[in-house]
Amino acid sequence: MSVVLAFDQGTTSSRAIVFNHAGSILGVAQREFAQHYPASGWVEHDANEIWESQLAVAREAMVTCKVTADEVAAIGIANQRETTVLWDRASGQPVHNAIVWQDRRTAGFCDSLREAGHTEIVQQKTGLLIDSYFCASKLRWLLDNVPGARERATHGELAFGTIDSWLFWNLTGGRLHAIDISNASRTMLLNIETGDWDDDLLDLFQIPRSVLPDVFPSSHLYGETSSALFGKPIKIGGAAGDQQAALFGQNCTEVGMAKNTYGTGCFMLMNVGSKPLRSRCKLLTSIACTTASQRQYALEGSIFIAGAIVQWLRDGLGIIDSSSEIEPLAASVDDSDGVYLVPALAGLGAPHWDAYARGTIVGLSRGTTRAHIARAALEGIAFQVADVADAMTEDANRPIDQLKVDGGAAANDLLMQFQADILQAPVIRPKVIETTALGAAYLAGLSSGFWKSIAEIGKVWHVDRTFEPIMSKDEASHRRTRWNDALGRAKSWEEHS
Ligand SMILES: Nc1ncnc2c1ncn2[C@@H]1O[C@H](COP(=O)(O)OP(=O)(O)O)[C@@H](O)[C@H]1O
Ligand SMILES: O=P(O)(O)OC[C@H](O)CO
Repeated sequence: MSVVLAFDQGTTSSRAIVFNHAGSILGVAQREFAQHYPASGWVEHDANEIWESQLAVAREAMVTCKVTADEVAAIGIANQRETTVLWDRASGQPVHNAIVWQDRRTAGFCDSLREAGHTEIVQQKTGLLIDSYFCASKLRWLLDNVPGARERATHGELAFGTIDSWLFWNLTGGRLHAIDISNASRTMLLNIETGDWDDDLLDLFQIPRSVLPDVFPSSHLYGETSSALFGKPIKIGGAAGDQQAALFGQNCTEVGMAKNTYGTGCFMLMNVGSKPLRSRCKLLTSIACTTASQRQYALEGSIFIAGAIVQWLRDGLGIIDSSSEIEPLAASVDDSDGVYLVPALAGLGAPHWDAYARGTIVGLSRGTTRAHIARAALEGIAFQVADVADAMTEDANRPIDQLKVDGGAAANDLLMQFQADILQAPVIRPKVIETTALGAAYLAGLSSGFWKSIAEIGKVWHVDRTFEPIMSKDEASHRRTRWNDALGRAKSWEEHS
């Protein structure tokens, strides 16, 4: 038996999944790790805990399905993107906690860059909108705020990386300082046309070249793991940012194909082909999963809070005990009875980009119950996705006539049905909703010869269920008008506080 081992290193947990040649899951292991909130708007992870949890679940998944290192054709990595790690090359120890993609500590600096007129050039070179979401301002913050870091970096003593880089480094015992190009395209330091680090951007963010990893295609033989880790060396056959990995895992390999992942946040990506398409509607352009011979680009709408609103109902309000309880609770009422919930707990991402928006519940009456709020929360996720879909339709100049879905919250039938209703388009859920991990497995499988071609892996993807719209067009349009009213109440809230 031969298998591929996929790492899905996410924002809240590390997962490892063993796939066979048919693309079926043979074993899964998962471990949550600590989130650190040292100040308002700050989010950090302990990079060592990320590595240790990822290694532990990889070993556990292999034990679960009784697979030895000999039988693993290759490891593929999909990782939370933009999260920024800076470490000492000699000791291999991080100089600070990793700064997580959600962290907003550099929002003020990013405001100043926009005010100074850098938006256009940064978008032209990187496909991104200036925001604290991306690595560049986080790395600058680390270099300026960790005592001695800038000087040590200048002397070549420090290494920067995203989570793929950090895992490569640890998997190889410090022999490999590399980054996959899809992750690199989210740093705000890479020129997405040339595929190389850009000197103007390095100057703008004051980043010394000496800290940067080497850039490689997503599907690529990066090296081998140290033999001590799994008994024998295993090939490292690829890596990609988790959202690009999911696009690949959903087989969206042709222009116009789109997917939406419902995890902590929601990320809709559309394959736009071999040339970067510049957004006019505040979406992002990134590099999709690449092979040595092929580069494709993706248009992306990033929504910061999606499944996280369900966690908030569980942990913050306590109206459910587990995430899956939200569906029966929401289904116990026919509709939200005029309640709208805008899940802007961390501001609004695409296409609104309002860092000062805050979560809002409107339309409460004496008859409102926790079931209505639960339903409004799910609907709030779907409305945000529809806003991104509109922007994408306009940018790409083609309708989203079907949407492939995945991620933890895609298991929720009520949410998927409402999504199809509000989009007025079919929503297609595959059998394996772990498409992020599947995409990572594909990358590693292709470079190691486990799968021979993209056409071959296309046969591995199967539909579980298609949700067709049943709501009338007029009703959907009325609901979206009311949602826009609710959005208006949530926007700029913090600015007026
Ligand atoms: N049945 C469900 N209905 C709605 N949301 C759910 C359901 N099950 C899980 N979730 C949400 O999905 C998210 C977990 O999905 P996952 O893909 O594992 O996310 P991530 O990779 O971002 O950690 C959590 O925010 C959780 O609240
Ligand atoms: O860890 P996830 O699945 O929430 O994904 C996070 C994204 O990569 C952030 O851009």
